[in-house]
Amino acid sequence: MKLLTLDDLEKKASQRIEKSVFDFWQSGAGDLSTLKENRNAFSRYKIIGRTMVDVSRLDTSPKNELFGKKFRAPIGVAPSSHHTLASPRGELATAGACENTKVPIGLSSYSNYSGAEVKDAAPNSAVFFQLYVFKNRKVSEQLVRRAEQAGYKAILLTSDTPYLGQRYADARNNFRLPRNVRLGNFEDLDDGKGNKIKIPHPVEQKKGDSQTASNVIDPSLNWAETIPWLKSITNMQIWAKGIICGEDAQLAIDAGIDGIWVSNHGGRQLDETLPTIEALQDVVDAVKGRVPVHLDGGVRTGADIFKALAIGADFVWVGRPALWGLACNGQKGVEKMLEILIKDLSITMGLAGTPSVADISRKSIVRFGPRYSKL
Ligand SMILES: Cc1cc2nc3c(=O)[nH]c(=O)nc-3n(C[C@H](O)[C@H](O)[C@H](O)COP(=O)(O)O)c2cc1C
Ligand SMILES: CCCCCCC(=O)C(=O)O
Repeated sequence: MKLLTLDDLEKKASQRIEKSVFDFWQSGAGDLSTLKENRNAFSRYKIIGRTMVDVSRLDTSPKNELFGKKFRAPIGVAPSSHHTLASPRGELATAGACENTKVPIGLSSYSNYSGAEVKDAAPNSAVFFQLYVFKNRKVSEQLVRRAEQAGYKAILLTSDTPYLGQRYADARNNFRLPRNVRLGNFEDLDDGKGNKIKIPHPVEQKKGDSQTASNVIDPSLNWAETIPWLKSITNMQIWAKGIICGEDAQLAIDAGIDGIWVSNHGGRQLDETLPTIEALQDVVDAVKGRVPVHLDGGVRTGADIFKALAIGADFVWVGRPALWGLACNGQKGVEKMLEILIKDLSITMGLAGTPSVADISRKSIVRFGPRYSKL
Protein backbone atom coordinates (compact mmCIF):
# COMPACT_ATOMS: atom_id res chain seq x y z
CA MET A 1 0.00 0.00 0.00
CA LYS A 2 1.37 3.41 -0.97
CA LEU A 3 1.55 5.79 1.96
CA LEU A 4 0.56 9.13 0.47
CA THR A 5 -1.64 10.69 3.13
CA LEU A 6 -2.00 10.65 6.90
CA ASP A 7 -5.16 8.58 6.42
CA ASP A 8 -3.00 5.91 4.73
CA LEU A 9 -0.65 5.89 7.73
CA GLU A 10 -3.63 5.62 10.08
CA LYS A 11 -4.97 2.61 8.18
CA LYS A 12 -1.63 0.84 8.09
CA ALA A 13 -1.05 1.54 11.80
CA SER A 14 -4.45 0.03 12.63
CA GLN A 15 -3.32 -3.21 10.98
CA ARG A 16 -0.05 -3.35 12.95
CA ILE A 17 -1.05 -2.38 16.47
CA GLU A 18 -3.01 -4.40 19.00
CA LYS A 19 -6.65 -3.29 19.04
CA SER A 20 -6.82 -2.08 22.67
CA VAL A 21 -3.74 0.14 22.15
CA PHE A 22 -5.01 1.48 18.84
CA ASP A 23 -8.39 2.21 20.48
CA PHE A 24 -6.56 4.05 23.30
CA TRP A 25 -4.95 6.33 20.71
CA GLN A 26 -7.99 6.83 18.54
CA SER A 27 -10.70 7.20 21.10
CA GLY A 28 -12.19 10.36 22.44
CA ALA A 29 -14.41 11.18 25.37
CA GLY A 30 -18.15 10.59 25.71
CA ASP A 31 -20.10 10.31 22.45
CA LEU A 32 -16.97 11.30 20.49
CA SER A 33 -18.67 14.52 19.40
CA THR A 34 -15.60 16.72 20.03
CA LEU A 35 -13.32 14.16 18.38
CA LYS A 36 -15.42 13.98 15.20
CA GLU A 37 -16.09 17.73 15.01
CA ASN A 38 -12.37 18.50 15.23
CA ARG A 39 -12.09 16.92 11.77
CA ASN A 40 -15.48 17.91 10.30
CA ALA A 41 -15.16 21.58 11.17
CA PHE A 42 -12.14 22.09 8.90
CA SER A 43 -14.34 21.45 5.86
CA ARG A 44 -16.59 24.41 6.76
CA TYR A 45 -13.70 26.68 5.80
CA LYS A 46 -12.75 27.01 2.12
CA ILE A 47 -9.62 28.46 0.60
CA ILE A 48 -9.86 31.29 -1.91
CA GLY A 49 -7.16 30.30 -4.38
CA ARG A 50 -5.65 33.37 -6.07
CA THR A 51 -4.20 32.86 -9.52
CA MET A 52 -1.59 34.64 -11.61
CA VAL A 53 0.66 35.16 -8.60
CA ASP A 54 4.36 34.32 -8.95
CA VAL A 55 4.66 31.15 -6.89
CA SER A 56 7.90 29.91 -8.42
CA ARG A 57 9.54 30.05 -4.97
CA LEU A 58 7.61 28.57 -2.07
CA ASP A 59 8.71 29.10 1.54
CA THR A 60 6.93 27.13 4.27
CA SER A 61 9.07 28.48 7.10
CA PRO A 62 7.09 30.05 9.97
CA LYS A 63 6.48 33.80 9.97
CA ASN A 64 8.22 34.15 13.34
CA GLU A 65 10.98 32.21 15.04
CA LEU A 66 9.98 29.96 17.93
CA PHE A 67 12.33 30.34 20.93
CA GLY A 68 14.85 31.98 18.61
CA LYS A 69 14.85 28.99 16.24
CA LYS A 70 13.91 28.96 12.58
CA PHE A 71 11.96 25.76 11.87
CA ARG A 72 11.15 24.39 8.42
CA ALA A 73 7.39 24.79 8.69
CA PRO A 74 4.89 25.99 11.32
CA ILE A 75 4.16 22.35 12.17
CA GLY A 76 5.13 20.26 15.17
CA VAL A 77 4.41 17.04 17.07
CA ALA A 78 2.11 17.62 20.07
CA PRO A 79 2.79 15.82 23.35
CA SER A 80 1.29 12.35 23.67
CA SER A 81 2.02 9.63 26.17
CA HIS A 82 3.79 6.26 25.93
CA HIS A 83 5.37 6.17 22.49
CA THR A 84 7.00 2.80 23.20
CA LEU A 85 3.54 1.27 22.71
CA ALA A 86 4.10 2.13 19.02
CA SER A 87 7.79 1.35 18.61
CA PRO A 88 10.61 0.36 21.02
CA ARG A 89 12.61 3.62 20.67
CA GLY A 90 9.42 5.52 21.47
CA GLU A 91 9.93 9.25 21.99
CA LEU A 92 13.60 9.00 20.98
CA ALA A 93 12.41 7.99 17.50
CA THR A 94 9.66 10.61 17.35
CA ALA A 95 11.98 13.37 18.50
CA GLY A 96 14.74 12.16 16.17
CA ALA A 97 12.30 12.43 13.28
CA CYS A 98 11.41 15.99 14.30
CA GLU A 99 15.11 16.88 14.53
CA ASN A 100 15.82 15.48 11.04
CA THR A 101 12.77 17.20 9.58
CA LYS A 102 13.54 20.47 11.42
CA VAL A 103 10.25 20.81 13.25
CA PRO A 104 9.60 21.10 17.01
CA ILE A 105 8.18 18.53 19.44
CA GLY A 106 6.38 18.83 22.78
CA LEU A 107 7.26 16.01 25.17
CA SER A 108 4.56 14.53 27.43
CA SER A 109 5.09 14.23 31.20
CA TYR A 110 4.01 10.64 30.54
CA SER A 111 6.75 9.91 28.00
CA ASN A 112 8.53 6.59 28.39
CA TYR A 113 11.98 8.11 27.87
CA SER A 114 12.96 10.96 30.17
CA GLY A 115 13.08 14.61 29.18
CA ALA A 116 16.90 14.56 29.29
CA GLU A 117 17.13 11.46 27.07
CA VAL A 118 14.78 13.00 24.52
CA LYS A 119 16.60 16.34 24.59
CA ASP A 120 19.85 14.49 23.80
CA ALA A 121 18.16 12.84 20.81
CA ALA A 122 16.74 16.13 19.54
CA PRO A 123 18.65 19.14 20.87
CA ASN A 124 16.97 21.62 18.49
CA SER A 125 13.50 20.15 18.26
CA ALA A 126 12.68 19.22 21.86
CA VAL A 127 11.48 22.64 23.03
CA PHE A 128 8.25 22.14 25.03
CA PHE A 129 7.99 20.00 28.15
CA GLN A 130 4.29 19.30 28.77
CA LEU A 131 3.32 19.44 32.42
CA TYR A 132 0.57 17.91 34.49
CA VAL A 133 0.42 19.49 37.92
CA PHE A 134 0.12 16.78 40.54
CA LYS A 135 -1.59 17.01 43.93
CA ASN A 136 1.90 16.42 45.28
CA ARG A 137 3.46 19.63 43.96
CA LYS A 138 6.95 18.31 44.74
CA VAL A 139 6.55 15.92 41.80
CA SER A 140 5.73 18.67 39.30
CA GLU A 141 8.43 20.88 40.78
CA GLN A 142 11.05 18.22 40.05
CA LEU A 143 9.72 17.66 36.54
CA VAL A 144 10.03 21.39 35.89
CA ARG A 145 13.54 21.64 37.33
CA ARG A 146 14.71 18.62 35.33
CA ALA A 147 13.19 20.03 32.13
CA GLU A 148 14.97 23.35 32.68
CA GLN A 149 18.27 21.62 33.39
CA ALA A 150 17.89 19.49 30.25
CA GLY A 151 17.48 22.64 28.14
CA TYR A 152 13.74 22.77 27.34
CA LYS A 153 12.55 26.25 26.45
CA ALA A 154 9.01 26.23 27.83
CA ILE A 155 6.63 24.41 30.11
CA LEU A 156 3.41 23.55 28.33
CA LEU A 157 0.85 23.47 31.12
CA THR A 158 -2.07 21.23 30.20
CA SER A 159 -5.07 23.09 31.57
CA ASP A 160 -7.90 20.84 30.33
CA THR A 161 -7.35 17.76 32.49
CA PRO A 162 -8.55 18.31 36.08
CA TYR A 163 -10.11 14.86 35.61
CA LEU A 164 -9.67 12.43 32.75
CA GLY A 165 -12.46 12.42 30.14
CA GLN A 166 -14.81 9.42 30.03
CA ARG A 167 -13.15 7.19 27.44
CA TYR A 168 -15.59 4.37 26.96
CA ALA A 169 -13.46 2.43 24.44
CA ASP A 170 -10.75 2.01 27.08
CA ALA A 171 -13.33 0.93 29.65
CA ARG A 172 -14.85 -1.61 27.25
CA ASN A 173 -11.41 -3.00 26.38
CA ASN A 174 -10.36 -3.11 30.04
CA PHE A 175 -7.34 -1.16 28.81
CA ARG A 176 -4.43 -0.81 31.18
CA LEU A 177 -0.78 -0.04 30.41
CA PRO A 178 1.57 -3.01 30.59
CA ARG A 179 3.83 -2.94 33.68
CA ASN A 180 7.02 -2.96 31.60
CA VAL A 181 6.21 0.47 30.13
CA ARG A 182 8.70 2.93 31.64
CA LEU A 183 7.73 6.35 32.99
CA GLY A 184 11.06 8.06 32.30
CA ASN A 185 10.21 11.37 33.98
CA PHE A 186 9.04 9.86 37.26
CA GLU A 187 12.14 7.81 38.06
CA ASP A 188 14.11 8.60 41.23
CA LEU A 189 11.94 11.50 42.36
CA ASP A 190 12.49 12.93 45.82
CA ASP A 191 10.94 15.73 47.82
CA GLY A 192 14.15 17.78 47.97
CA LYS A 193 14.84 16.53 51.52
CA GLY A 194 16.10 13.13 50.44
CA ASN A 195 12.73 11.35 50.79
CA LYS A 196 11.69 9.30 47.76
CA ILE A 197 8.32 10.11 46.19
CA LYS A 198 6.43 7.92 43.76
CA ILE A 199 3.75 8.47 41.17
CA PRO A 200 1.76 5.23 40.91
CA HIS A 201 2.42 3.40 37.65
CA PRO A 202 -0.82 3.31 35.63
CA VAL A 203 -0.64 -0.51 35.82
CA GLU A 204 -1.74 -0.05 39.43
CA GLN A 205 -5.02 1.50 38.29
CA LYS A 206 -8.25 -0.47 38.20
CA LYS A 207 -8.45 -2.23 34.82
CA GLY A 208 -10.34 -0.12 32.30
CA ASP A 209 -10.84 2.74 34.78
CA SER A 210 -8.69 5.60 33.57
CA GLN A 211 -10.15 7.87 36.28
CA THR A 212 -8.11 6.04 38.89
CA ALA A 213 -4.96 6.99 36.95
CA SER A 214 -5.86 10.65 36.89
CA ASN A 215 -6.67 11.08 40.57
CA VAL A 216 -3.03 12.07 41.14
CA ILE A 217 -3.64 15.27 39.17
CA ASP A 218 -4.50 18.47 41.03
CA PRO A 219 -8.02 19.57 40.01
CA SER A 220 -7.72 22.88 41.90
CA LEU A 221 -5.46 24.68 39.38
CA ASN A 222 -6.37 28.30 38.68
CA TRP A 223 -4.77 31.28 36.95
CA ALA A 224 -4.23 33.35 40.08
CA GLU A 225 -2.24 30.74 42.01
CA THR A 226 -0.81 28.24 39.53
CA ILE A 227 0.95 30.52 37.05
CA PRO A 228 2.76 32.64 39.68
CA TRP A 229 3.79 29.38 41.41
CA LEU A 230 5.22 28.00 38.15
CA LYS A 231 6.97 31.31 37.43
CA SER A 232 8.49 31.19 40.93
CA ILE A 233 10.17 27.82 40.30
CA THR A 234 11.50 28.29 36.74
CA ASN A 235 12.88 30.81 34.28
CA MET A 236 11.42 28.88 31.34
CA GLN A 237 8.45 30.31 29.50
CA ILE A 238 5.03 29.05 30.63
CA TRP A 239 2.43 28.29 27.94
CA ALA A 240 -1.16 27.13 28.47
CA LYS A 241 -2.52 24.18 26.46
CA GLY A 242 -6.24 23.50 26.34
CA ILE A 243 -7.64 27.00 25.74
CA ILE A 244 -10.78 27.17 23.60
CA CYS A 245 -12.18 30.64 24.28
CA GLY A 246 -11.07 34.26 24.18
CA GLU A 247 -11.99 34.88 27.84
CA ASP A 248 -9.56 32.21 29.03
CA ALA A 249 -6.88 33.50 26.69
CA GLN A 250 -7.27 36.97 28.28
CA LEU A 251 -7.12 35.51 31.81
CA ALA A 252 -4.03 33.52 30.83
CA ILE A 253 -2.30 36.65 29.55
CA ASP A 254 -3.30 38.58 32.67
CA ALA A 255 -1.68 35.80 34.72
CA GLY A 256 1.58 36.16 32.77
CA ILE A 257 1.35 33.28 30.29
CA ASP A 258 3.89 33.44 27.45
CA GLY A 259 1.91 31.55 24.79
CA ILE A 260 -1.53 30.07 24.15
CA TRP A 261 -2.12 26.59 22.69
CA VAL A 262 -5.70 26.16 21.45
CA SER A 263 -6.62 22.53 22.08
CA ASN A 264 -9.38 20.25 23.31
CA HIS A 265 -6.89 17.42 23.88
CA GLY A 266 -7.81 15.78 20.59
CA GLY A 267 -11.42 15.28 21.77
CA ARG A 268 -10.27 13.17 24.73
CA GLN A 269 -11.46 15.48 27.51
CA LEU A 270 -14.63 17.63 27.42
CA ASP A 271 -17.12 16.14 24.99
CA GLU A 272 -19.47 18.47 23.07
CA THR A 273 -17.04 21.36 23.25
CA LEU A 274 -15.94 23.51 20.33
CA PRO A 275 -13.76 22.04 17.60
CA THR A 276 -10.44 23.85 17.81
CA ILE A 277 -10.55 25.38 14.33
CA GLU A 278 -13.87 27.06 15.30
CA ALA A 279 -12.47 28.26 18.63
CA LEU A 280 -9.37 29.76 17.04
CA GLN A 281 -10.83 33.05 15.74
CA ASP A 282 -12.18 34.08 19.15
CA VAL A 283 -8.82 33.32 20.80
CA VAL A 284 -6.74 35.11 18.13
CA ASP A 285 -9.00 38.16 18.37
CA ALA A 286 -8.73 38.24 22.16
CA VAL A 287 -4.95 37.79 22.15
CA LYS A 288 -4.38 40.63 19.63
CA GLY A 289 -0.83 39.52 18.87
CA ARG A 290 0.41 39.92 22.47
CA VAL A 291 1.62 36.29 22.68
CA PRO A 292 1.86 33.51 20.08
CA VAL A 293 -1.22 31.34 19.44
CA HIS A 294 -0.75 27.68 18.50
CA LEU A 295 -3.41 25.06 17.70
CA ASP A 296 -3.91 21.31 17.59
CA GLY A 297 -6.87 18.98 17.00
CA GLY A 298 -7.78 17.06 13.87
CA VAL A 299 -5.05 18.54 11.66
CA ARG A 300 -4.36 16.01 8.90
CA THR A 301 -3.61 17.88 5.65
CA GLY A 302 -1.77 20.87 4.25
CA ALA A 303 -5.14 22.54 3.69
CA ASP A 304 -5.99 22.15 7.40
CA ILE A 305 -2.70 23.81 8.35
CA PHE A 306 -3.29 26.57 5.79
CA LYS A 307 -6.77 27.30 7.24
CA ALA A 308 -5.46 27.54 10.82
CA LEU A 309 -2.64 29.87 9.70
CA ALA A 310 -5.18 31.96 7.76
CA ILE A 311 -7.35 32.46 10.85
CA GLY A 312 -4.27 33.58 12.77
CA ALA A 313 -2.48 30.60 14.34
CA ASP A 314 1.31 30.97 14.46
CA PHE A 315 1.92 27.23 14.61
CA VAL A 316 -0.10 24.02 14.15
CA TRP A 317 0.54 20.66 15.85
CA VAL A 318 -0.44 17.03 15.27
CA GLY A 319 -0.94 14.37 17.95
CA ARG A 320 -2.14 10.95 16.74
CA PRO A 321 -0.41 11.08 13.31
CA ALA A 322 3.00 10.79 15.04
CA LEU A 323 1.83 7.59 16.74
CA TRP A 324 0.63 6.20 13.40
CA GLY A 325 3.96 7.04 11.75
CA LEU A 326 5.86 5.39 14.61
CA ALA A 327 3.69 2.28 14.39
CA CYS A 328 4.20 2.02 10.63
CA ASN A 329 7.97 2.42 10.52
CA GLY A 330 9.52 3.87 13.70
CA GLN A 331 11.48 7.09 13.23
CA LYS A 332 11.27 6.83 9.43
CA GLY A 333 7.48 6.56 9.69
CA VAL A 334 7.29 9.83 11.66
CA GLU A 335 9.62 11.49 9.15
CA LYS A 336 7.31 10.28 6.37
CA MET A 337 4.28 11.72 8.16
CA LEU A 338 5.98 15.12 8.58
CA GLU A 339 7.24 15.18 4.98
CA ILE A 340 3.69 14.44 3.73
CA LEU A 341 2.36 17.41 5.71
CA ILE A 342 5.12 19.83 4.69
CA LYS A 343 4.81 18.91 1.00
CA ASP A 344 1.03 19.21 1.16
CA LEU A 345 1.27 22.62 2.85
CA SER A 346 3.76 23.76 0.23
CA ILE A 347 1.55 22.67 -2.68
CA THR A 348 -1.54 24.19 -1.05
CA MET A 349 0.34 27.49 -0.68
CA GLY A 350 1.43 27.38 -4.31
CA LEU A 351 -2.08 26.69 -5.57
CA ALA A 352 -3.59 29.32 -3.31
CA GLY A 353 -1.24 32.04 -4.59
CA THR A 354 0.49 32.50 -1.23
CA PRO A 355 4.21 31.83 -1.73
CA SER A 356 5.17 32.44 1.89
CA VAL A 357 3.45 31.87 5.23
CA ALA A 358 3.30 35.66 5.69
CA ASP A 359 1.07 35.84 2.59
CA ILE A 360 -1.59 33.64 4.23
CA SER A 361 -4.27 35.77 5.89
CA ARG A 362 -7.98 35.88 6.68
CA LYS A 363 -8.49 37.07 3.12
CA SER A 364 -7.29 33.60 2.04
CA ILE A 365 -10.35 31.74 3.37
CA VAL A 366 -14.11 31.94 3.79
CA ARG A 367 -16.44 30.01 6.04
CA PHE A 368 -19.73 28.35 5.11
CA GLY A 369 -22.70 28.87 7.41
CA PRO A 370 -23.24 30.81 10.62
CA ARG A 371 -20.59 30.65 13.37
CA TYR A 372 -21.68 29.85 16.91
CA SER A 373 -23.04 32.74 18.89
CA LYS A 374 -22.86 33.38 22.61
CA LEU A 375 -26.21 33.04 24.38
C1 LIG B 1 -2.72 8.76 22.88
C2 LIG B 1 -2.69 10.22 23.23
C3 LIG B 1 -2.01 10.63 24.37
C4 LIG B 1 -1.97 11.99 24.71
N1 LIG B 1 -1.24 12.37 25.78
C5 LIG B 1 -1.18 13.68 26.12
C6 LIG B 1 -0.40 14.09 27.22
O1 LIG B 1 0.27 13.30 27.86
N2 LIG B 1 -0.43 15.41 27.53
C7 LIG B 1 -1.17 16.33 26.81
O2 LIG B 1 -1.18 17.52 27.14
N3 LIG B 1 -1.88 15.96 25.74
C8 LIG B 1 -1.90 14.66 25.37
N4 LIG B 1 -2.61 14.28 24.27
C9 LIG B 1 -3.29 15.32 23.45
C10 LIG B 1 -2.36 15.88 22.35
O3 LIG B 1 -1.35 16.68 22.89
C11 LIG B 1 -3.11 16.74 21.34
O4 LIG B 1 -3.79 17.76 22.02
C12 LIG B 1 -4.11 15.98 20.47
O5 LIG B 1 -3.66 14.66 20.21
C13 LIG B 1 -4.31 16.73 19.15
O6 LIG B 1 -5.29 16.14 18.37
P1 LIG B 1 -4.99 15.13 17.16
O7 LIG B 1 -4.58 13.82 17.78
O8 LIG B 1 -6.32 15.07 16.48
O9 LIG B 1 -3.91 15.71 16.29
C14 LIG B 1 -2.65 12.93 23.91
C15 LIG B 1 -3.32 12.51 22.75
C16 LIG B 1 -3.34 11.18 22.41
C17 LIG B 1 -4.06 10.77 21.17
C1 LIG C 1 -2.83 10.85 34.78
C2 LIG C 1 -3.27 11.31 33.44
C3 LIG C 1 -2.56 10.59 32.39
C4 LIG C 1 -2.89 11.09 31.05
C5 LIG C 1 -1.79 10.81 30.10
C6 LIG C 1 -2.12 10.79 28.69
C7 LIG C 1 -3.13 11.75 28.18
O1 LIG C 1 -3.08 12.94 28.36
C8 LIG C 1 -4.18 11.21 27.38
O2 LIG C 1 -4.95 11.97 26.80
O3 LIG C 1 -4.33 9.96 27.32
